[in-house]
Amino acid sequence: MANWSPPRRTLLFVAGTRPEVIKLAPLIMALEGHPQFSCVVCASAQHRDLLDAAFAGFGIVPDIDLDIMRAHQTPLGVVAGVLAALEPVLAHHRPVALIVQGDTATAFAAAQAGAYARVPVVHVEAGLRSGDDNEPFPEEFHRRAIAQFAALHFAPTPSARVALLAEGIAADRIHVSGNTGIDALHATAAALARAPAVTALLDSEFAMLGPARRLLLLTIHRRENHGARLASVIAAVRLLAQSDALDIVVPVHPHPAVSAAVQCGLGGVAGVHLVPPLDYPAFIHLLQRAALVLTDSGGVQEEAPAFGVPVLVLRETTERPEGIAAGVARLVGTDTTAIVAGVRALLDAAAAHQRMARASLPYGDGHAAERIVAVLTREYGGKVLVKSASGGQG
Ligand SMILES: CC(=O)N[C@H]1[C@@H](OP(=O)(O)OP(=O)(O)OC[C@H]2O[C@@H](n3ccc(=O)[nH]c3=O)[C@H](O)[C@@H]2O)O[C@H](CO)[C@@H](O)[C@@H]1O
Repeated sequence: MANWSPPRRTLLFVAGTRPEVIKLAPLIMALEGHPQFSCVVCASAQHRDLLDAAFAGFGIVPDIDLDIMRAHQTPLGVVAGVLAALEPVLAHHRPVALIVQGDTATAFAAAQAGAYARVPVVHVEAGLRSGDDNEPFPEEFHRRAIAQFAALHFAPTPSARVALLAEGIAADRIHVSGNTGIDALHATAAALARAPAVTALLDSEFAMLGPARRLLLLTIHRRENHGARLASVIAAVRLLAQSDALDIVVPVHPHPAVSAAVQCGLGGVAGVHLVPPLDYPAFIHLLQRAALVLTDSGGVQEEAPAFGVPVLVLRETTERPEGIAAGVARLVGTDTTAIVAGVRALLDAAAAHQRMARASLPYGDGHAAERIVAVLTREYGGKVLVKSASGGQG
């Protein structure tokens, strides 16, 4: 009996998109070799290519692939696909908890599937609220719904905790952990700092960027910005590109509504560099070099302040008010004139730029995963059997 140890309990992770992988990877890696848990990682493949690249970047090979992505898919199609495909997975693995992250259709459907199977649902990045169901749609609705299914809520910030309390979630079910995305950011930035050969290679891939020109990094993909708003942002970029002092890099999101409009409106414009979606370390490297970021991404709003890079948010509202309160991010919306004025106000006035370019960590300190592991161990780890002096189990 001396060498007997209880079977490890299964934690089932479900992820469908690039940002879910980036934000779950620190947790999956922190659980590696855990004495009480074994992790089963399930890819829904809501976004096939971006998901595969993100998993590969962290060296994670999913145990299960639901492969649900279809041409012209809708959020409802994704939800239906994940719901149907997860039922046998849950029955087979009988996890002690199902872990989802954020607000995607995959997270929403997986949380619902877990609730039906009576498996406790753990929500990482809980409590983010814009307060507007249309911005972002359907993510805001997913966030609120997942909170109803979840047994345990990891809020990245105190204000996310307050939002959950206001919706009636019991205080003892909420833990403020910090955002695991900041864990991934720290680990990646540290790895880049230790690998000058890698950063030199990345710099050679961006050799078109002039050392004397300032770098403006733009990402845009939100569903509610498709169409007229995207056209308005593109018009602003064309105006900004007239400055010789600026390089504008745009990793183009593969969604057809984005890539077609961006290629058509910005392809061949001098000073604008359209590139495919970047590997996470390459994106982080570029972010560190940027003078300014224009984005409608959630994750990028969290990451840029860590490097003291000011962020102009291409939205009317955000579920991430902490950066704005800290003075390192500003809502600029999608109006052409407002974007151009916002960028020029920062790039043409050193003092204004400096005021926003203070490195700050409003979203986490890089230790979120270890806090989450501690709570998961307490909640779902079961009894720890301690060896007695005689070699038996106490
Ligand atoms: C506005 C909104 O509702 N956003 C949600 C969306 O993510 P979000 O809006 O963050 O999704 P993005 O696709 O912008 O992904 C951002 C992440 O991708 C990285 N990156 C970006 C560009 C690139 O070329 N290469 C690259 O690696 C960034 O460093 C960042 O870590 O789903 C996330 C996961 O549930 C949620 O946390 C967000 O709340």
